[in-house]
Amino acid sequence: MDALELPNGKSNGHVSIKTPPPSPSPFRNSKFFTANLRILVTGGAGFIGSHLVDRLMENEKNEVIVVDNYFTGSKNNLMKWIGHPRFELIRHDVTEPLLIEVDQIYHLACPASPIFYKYNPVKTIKTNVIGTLNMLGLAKRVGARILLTSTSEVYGDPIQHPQTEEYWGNVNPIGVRSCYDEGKRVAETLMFDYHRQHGIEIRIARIFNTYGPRMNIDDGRVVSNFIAQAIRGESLTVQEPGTQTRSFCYVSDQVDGLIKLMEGENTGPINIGNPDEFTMLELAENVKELINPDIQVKKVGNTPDDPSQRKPDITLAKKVLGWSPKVTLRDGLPLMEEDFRKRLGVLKN
Ligand SMILES: O=C(O)[C@H]1O[C@H](OP(=O)(O)OP(=O)(O)OC[C@H]2O[C@@H](n3ccc(=O)[nH]c3=O)[C@H](O)[C@@H]2O)[C@H](O)[C@@H](O)[C@@H]1O
Repeated sequence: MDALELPNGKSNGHVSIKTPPPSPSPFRNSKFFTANLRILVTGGAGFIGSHLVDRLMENEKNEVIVVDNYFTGSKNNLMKWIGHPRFELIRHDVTEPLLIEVDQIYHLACPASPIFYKYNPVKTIKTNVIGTLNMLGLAKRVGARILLTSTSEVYGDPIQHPQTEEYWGNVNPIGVRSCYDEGKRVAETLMFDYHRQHGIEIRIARIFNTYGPRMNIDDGRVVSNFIAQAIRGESLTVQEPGTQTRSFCYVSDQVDGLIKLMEGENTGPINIGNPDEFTMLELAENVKELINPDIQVKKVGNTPDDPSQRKPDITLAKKVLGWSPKVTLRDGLPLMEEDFRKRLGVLKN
């Protein structure tokens, strides 16, 4: 999967537990590991994954193991940890079983940008279904707690607005996005079936659009596209109609939410996102104003099944996690601009 050439030419209150939970990992109680928590992060070389790893590594009691197949992730995102005694990096594809001893699993592995997840849809759905089964099998074997990063895409093109966790969604089961959104829906089902049947400790986050430093420059998602285009002096490509909305969460807020969810007592699913909602035309205006007021906005064709609106209701996250986002789009975009300028080698005038 690693060496794929992409079409764009870029490389690349829940049901109670009926069965008794398995006994906890022996490693939790063993003398050697008393001070340490072994944490596995699948997809840890990716955008959100690598920021999560940074935060987990700040705690000296944590040992962090990353597995990634580098389809969209990159070792560059983890350079500062390579060689650290509490850190391990394994090239591994989660569609294959993994046998290691861990206490917690953050299961992020899956391409997340529509152009990447639609490129090889069979592989995407295998990653979501077989990859999640493999990680649940591992959690069951070693008694680990597992957190799945699901997505706001489980709501499809939502009719309820904003979206609460109770909403079952409006999803096309046979469309070009289904490998991802239906894949994540099955992954959520697997999580709950393992929880009910085997007593696995689960956590499910529904991540809404997240942005920040380290996104792939040619990732294809809207914030990274607009920032790279503005820095390069190119027109901003607003896909039609431009009135579709998204709500953008800065990556540090997202990581806070994920860790609070893992550490808390609630299984989820819980929406983790920033409820400030923007049309794509408004986002383009914000980027223009910040980076280059002279650039043009160009309307281009859209892709099938693009959700027309999306905004998280975060009442549950506030209530059970004490979490809400802190970074506004106005504060987050300049941090991303700085990172993109460094990587593109284009300094601010
Ligand atoms: O974060 C989420 O909640 C989910 O949604 C995103 O999918 P999407 O919202 O379609 O992300 P983008 O590709 O960034 O598109 C957002 C909107 O911007 C528009 N867009 C995209 C790119 C572009 O150059 N111009 C543009 O106007 C799209 O038409 C769409 O309406 C992510 O890709 C998913 O991984 C994630 O699970």
